[in-house]
Amino acid sequence: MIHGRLLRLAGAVALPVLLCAAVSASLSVAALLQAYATARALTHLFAGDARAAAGALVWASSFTVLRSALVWLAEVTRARCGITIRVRLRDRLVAKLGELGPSYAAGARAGQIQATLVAGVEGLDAYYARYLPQLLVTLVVPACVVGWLFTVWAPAAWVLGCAVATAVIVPRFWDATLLRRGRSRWAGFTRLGADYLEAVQAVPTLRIHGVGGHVDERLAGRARRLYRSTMAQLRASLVENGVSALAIHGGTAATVVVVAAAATRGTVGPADAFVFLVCARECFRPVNDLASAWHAGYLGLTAADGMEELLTAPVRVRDTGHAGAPEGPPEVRFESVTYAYPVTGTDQRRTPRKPRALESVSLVCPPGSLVGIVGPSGSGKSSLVHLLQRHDDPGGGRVLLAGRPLPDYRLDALRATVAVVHQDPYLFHASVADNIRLARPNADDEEVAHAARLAQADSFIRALPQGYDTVIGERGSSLSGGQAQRLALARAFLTRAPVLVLDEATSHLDVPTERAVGRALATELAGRTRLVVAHRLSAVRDADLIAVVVNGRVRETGTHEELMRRRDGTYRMLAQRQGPAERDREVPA
Ligand SMILES: Nc1ncnc2c1ncn2[C@@H]1O[C@H](COP(=O)(O)OP(=O)(O)OP(=O)(O)O)[C@@H](O)[C@H]1O
Repeated sequence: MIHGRLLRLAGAVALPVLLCAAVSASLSVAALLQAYATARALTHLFAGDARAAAGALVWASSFTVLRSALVWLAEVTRARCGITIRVRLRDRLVAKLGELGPSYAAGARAGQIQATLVAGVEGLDAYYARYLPQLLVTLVVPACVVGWLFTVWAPAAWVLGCAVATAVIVPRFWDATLLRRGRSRWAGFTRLGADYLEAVQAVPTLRIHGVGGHVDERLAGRARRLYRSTMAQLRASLVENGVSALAIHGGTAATVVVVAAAATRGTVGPADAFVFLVCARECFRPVNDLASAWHAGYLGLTAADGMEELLTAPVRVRDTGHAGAPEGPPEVRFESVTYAYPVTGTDQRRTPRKPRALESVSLVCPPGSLVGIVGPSGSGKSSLVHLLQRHDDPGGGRVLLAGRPLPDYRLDALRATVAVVHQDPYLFHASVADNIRLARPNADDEEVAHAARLAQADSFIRALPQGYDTVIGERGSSLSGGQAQRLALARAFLTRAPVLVLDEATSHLDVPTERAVGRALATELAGRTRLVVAHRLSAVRDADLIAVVVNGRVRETGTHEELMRRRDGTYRMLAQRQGPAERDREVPA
């Protein structure tokens, strides 16, 4: 019921939790005062004192009104605190995801992360806004009331105290079972969510291979398993509910019997008997409310594992640097860089040794130069970009920007310095203009259009139904691969980042368009340090320096002409292989 990690996390939402607890406690106190005033009214009536009874009834009515107002206040406070709690928790989780970077997201399933962020946080809202405040009230209010009742008549107070303790403690024996089943249900729920998300994203692939039916069956199987684990959890929950209700009603009945018997024998007076009878009910009210808050809140408890995993995942790159963005186009330097991707999860058992993506790579890109990086697939080209963006730090050697090692820079300064366009850029469900403006939201229309012209995107954008205002769908679903790449290029060109990196960013373009982008890169964007990673040598032919990467090492460097002159060079071999293919791709202007 009290999860250590969730309690620590409650530090982030301590004030809303305490506010909810304060309102719930006031509600309990108002209920007790109302009960006490009612007991006094009954006592006076029993004694035949109508005036005093009327006075007590006025008090009871006032407390009833106060209680109704507090019920309303408690609901509003819980709803408001719930929103604050959800926002703070989500901010914290999203900030952590940002710190973890793409390496973590690549190793995890998007659907599971989404379930943790959406359903898990929704569940925790009830845990923090209802359950924890109610737990505080349950620990304090009945104890105080029973303590006071000891001063009225100890034997009945003993019975009531034992009954309340039983109602709080006995259902706890089911907590472990409930939590175990809840966790297994949550794991099934997140797996199913991840499977559905994957299936929706993979519809075209599933259709092509005609395996939609097979995936349907797998999803149906998972849904059946989730149904079974939900029912198992429900059964445990009903047993716990039953035990809790039995203890509450049995305790109330036992107190009534003891007090009634004592009143009949004349051991207690009618005034004390009434006090006991109405207070017994109010003692059990917080326990009853705790039981319902527990059922609302423990969904979040079962989601705590996913959050814990996310929040405790080690951050590979810490933002400890102090340097701001460098002035002017900087030099980019890789000094004896060695790098292996972290091996995660099940892969860890299968691959205890980390294979190296880069092995002692040294490469200097002078300030304002255009450097091409080519090589076979899987040779390590994108890994250089990965390290330049500081998604991770190299195992050996250093990456330097303007003569400073990357860890010296603040991460925001580094991100503002290096703009990267990947092969499959992410485009948002927004207008073309908003997608281009992503990194410079205050750029004016002419700047956006200029960036689009440099990226050879302006003419196709103007041909769209609403031109720059056309909404392009999630992941640019209404665009071709080449059009999406050109929008992403325009987005990067629009930034003022002094380092531009194109990682296979023109691979979907035909050769004339790729050349036009190359010309813009060589002329209009010449004031920046530019790195172009490509398979096709045509994309880097005009570079000031070309580095050929093979098996994680820089095999040769030089200009196109110098490299072509090397008889047995890798570059020349790649050029010979690609030559006819590249000519075939060319489209007459
Ligand atoms: N996220 C990752 N986790 C683990 N290994 C990775 C990851 N990304 C790349 N690798 C591995 O690192 C090596 C170099 O990959 P990299 O992407 O740098 O090659 P590349 O030259 O850019 O390939 P391509 O031209 O096909 O894009 C490959 O063996 C690849 O399997």
